Amino acid sequence: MSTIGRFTAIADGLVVGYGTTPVLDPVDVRIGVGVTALLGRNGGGKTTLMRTICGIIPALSGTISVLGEIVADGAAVRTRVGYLGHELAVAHALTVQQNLMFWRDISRASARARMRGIDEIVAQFELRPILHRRVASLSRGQCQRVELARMSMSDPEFVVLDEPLTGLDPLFASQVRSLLRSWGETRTVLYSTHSVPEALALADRFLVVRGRSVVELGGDGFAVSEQTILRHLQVAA
Ligand SMILES: Nc1ncnc2c1ncn2[C@@H]1O[C@H](COP(=O)(O)OP(=O)(O)OP(=O)(O)O)[C@@H](O)[C@H]1O
Repeated sequence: MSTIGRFTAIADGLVVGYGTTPVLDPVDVRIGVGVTALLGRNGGGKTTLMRTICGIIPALSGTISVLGEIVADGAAVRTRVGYLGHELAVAHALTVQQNLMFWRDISRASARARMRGIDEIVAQFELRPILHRRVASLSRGQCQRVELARMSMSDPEFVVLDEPLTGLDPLFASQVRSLLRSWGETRTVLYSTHSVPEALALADRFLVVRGRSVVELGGDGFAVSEQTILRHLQVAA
């Protein structure tokens, strides 16, 4: 895995936002292998920051590098980064199986060395009972499973997930927590959540949107408490 030093993502004076309007003050953060939780108030800028890190939306100014590549429009890192957002990347009109075949084909076309087989993914995400159903007919939690399966197929080195545990039943949520932990052993996992206890149980490090700033907590040997995170969240934008 290529990194700059021990960091897999480096934001330098990164300004995220829409049009000409910044959502946050310039962001300077370093992220490494492991699980990093991103927390913030509603509308605080988490999704905007994660989408910019992946190159889905452009930075207004400053730079973000991921896995040693400068992310501009995302092309440099597209095949190495997995993003799970609020909107479905899978096609509603296709069945689960058709979607998985489609993602396998486009990932193969991008000549990735690592690709996981559909059977393995179907078993891991317990998709057999819904394999031939159109995505449009699935529940929110079932769609989330298909999205996670789709993302896992290309075995990304850098994984960014926007509230991945929302809407999942307790059993599947527990499996996804295990998945994030195991990814975090060798990969970079950045995920957003509104659950502070869950973040404390799962993550090694924390990015907290404090007003218009993003502060880094943890990773310095000092334990991070729920109170500390809540105190940062109370700062008004
Ligand atoms: N496409 C867009 N165009 C303009 N402004 C947007 C757009 N999407 C989001 N915003 C604004 O950017 C700000 C940050 O939104 P964002 O979705 O990043 O917050 P969030 O922290 O992910 O929120 P939540 O926890 O509610 O999901 C909000 O003020 C929002 O209204």
